[in-house]
Amino acid sequence: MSSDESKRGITILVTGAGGYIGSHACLALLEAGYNVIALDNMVNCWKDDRLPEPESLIRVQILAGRQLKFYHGELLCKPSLEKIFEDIIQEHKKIDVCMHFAALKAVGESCAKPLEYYKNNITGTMNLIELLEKFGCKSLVYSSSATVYGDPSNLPISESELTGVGLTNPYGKTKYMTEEILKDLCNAVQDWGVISLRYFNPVGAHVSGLIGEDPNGIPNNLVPFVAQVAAGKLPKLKVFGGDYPTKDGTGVRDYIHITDLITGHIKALEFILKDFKGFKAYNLGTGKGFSVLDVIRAFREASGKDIPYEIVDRRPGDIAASYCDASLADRELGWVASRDIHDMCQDVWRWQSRNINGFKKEINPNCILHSPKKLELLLSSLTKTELRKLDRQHHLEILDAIDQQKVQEGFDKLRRLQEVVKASGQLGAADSPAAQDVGLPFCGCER
Ligand SMILES: CC(=O)N[C@H]1[C@@H](OP(=O)(O)OP(=O)(O)OC[C@H]2O[C@@H](n3ccc(=O)[nH]c3=O)[C@H](O)[C@@H]2O)O[C@H](CO)[C@@H](O)[C@@H]1O
Repeated sequence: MSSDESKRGITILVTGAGGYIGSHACLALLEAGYNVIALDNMVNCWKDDRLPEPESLIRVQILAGRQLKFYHGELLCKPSLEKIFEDIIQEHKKIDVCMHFAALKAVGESCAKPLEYYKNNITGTMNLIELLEKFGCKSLVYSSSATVYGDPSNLPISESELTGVGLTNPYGKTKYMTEEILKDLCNAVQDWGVISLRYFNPVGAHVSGLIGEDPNGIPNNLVPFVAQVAAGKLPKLKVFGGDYPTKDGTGVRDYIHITDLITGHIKALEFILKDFKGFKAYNLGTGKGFSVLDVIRAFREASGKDIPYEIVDRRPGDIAASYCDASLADRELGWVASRDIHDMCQDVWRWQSRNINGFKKEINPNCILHSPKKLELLLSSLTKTELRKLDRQHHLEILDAIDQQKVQEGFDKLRRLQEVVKASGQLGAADSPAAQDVGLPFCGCER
């Protein structure tokens, strides 16, 4: 039995699966061969009304060439959550490990709506843990944050640094409090195993450019903001503070590529599956600090676009510098980040420039692929060689083009196309539009 086959028997429940980090995790899990149960309340991810799943997860399944099981569910509604658990157990017999990403995460909003944040992030997690325990799963990978260190007294920050001191916002406090709850749980109940991963600054996108971070409204975080300035969606970046005691006066952070971050989750999962019990926290970062001006430079290079900026007052609650000592994860999980700031900016730019409105697509009715008749013609005229040239983006455009009644049929067709292309071993190898190869106009919407 291959290792992929052995993982088919292992079921991972992913909460917050449709979001930025959750969707990348689902992809990596599917690619590694695990069964994936994806749960999301869809508050923070875009969904086409015609389709049952968030767009991010549709793309994940196309990229992986495998399906996951999606549930639209709310951690705060325990009775309906319990029904979902019953359904999962009926189908898969057990949940082996839960990866818990579902949470509200906007720092500013958490100051305005603290109760909403405490309720969602803490009560939601408690409901989840109680049901996991009830249904026989006592293994959890928790999505924590460097924010638990507050304004640290030592750099680089190691896991032995005090947590919970000097936290300036309810969001950060929910991450700290949840870690404390999980520690107490592991102390009290011997067979719980929890790994808490403290993210530094996750950025980047999957190398395909098909999934990435899709913030609601104006981004709060630096890299998505810079990406939208480069794309011409926002006029200029405000650099919060030019007088920090750092190399150029701007804030320094440890940016980590989402793909490396997710590899860290897979390592943590493997560690838990080797029968880890107790509570353990690991930093996930590169260990290197980059200033805001460094990021602007790297993004200019990756995109070839100008990034106008002005230096303004510091943002309340910000710290001068944060970067980690990631050696514990290296020693104990065998994990190190391998992608640099240029990879991060290049991948963000690929995602941003191909998906100007994130997952939400504006369909151009004149596009060949948006006319079911012409689409039919296109599909029937493609030879196997031409099919090989269909890259994943075209699969998605075909999916978009199918009209309401034909969604399922279109999806099936996509899967068949994918099987043929996959069998040829060249999925995504070429960037040339198949429609052009067969002499049909191709609009390249959203590319
Ligand atoms: C105070 C705050 O919001 N902290 C959150 C922020 O961290 P953090 O502040 O580290 O991350 P950001 O991406 O928001 O900011 C990174 C750096 O860019 C600067 N910057 C940011 C945006 C901008 O428009 N202009 C600008 O100059 C910031 O001052 C900082 O120096 O996001 C993390 C998630 O990734 C959260 O876990 C942190 O709790």
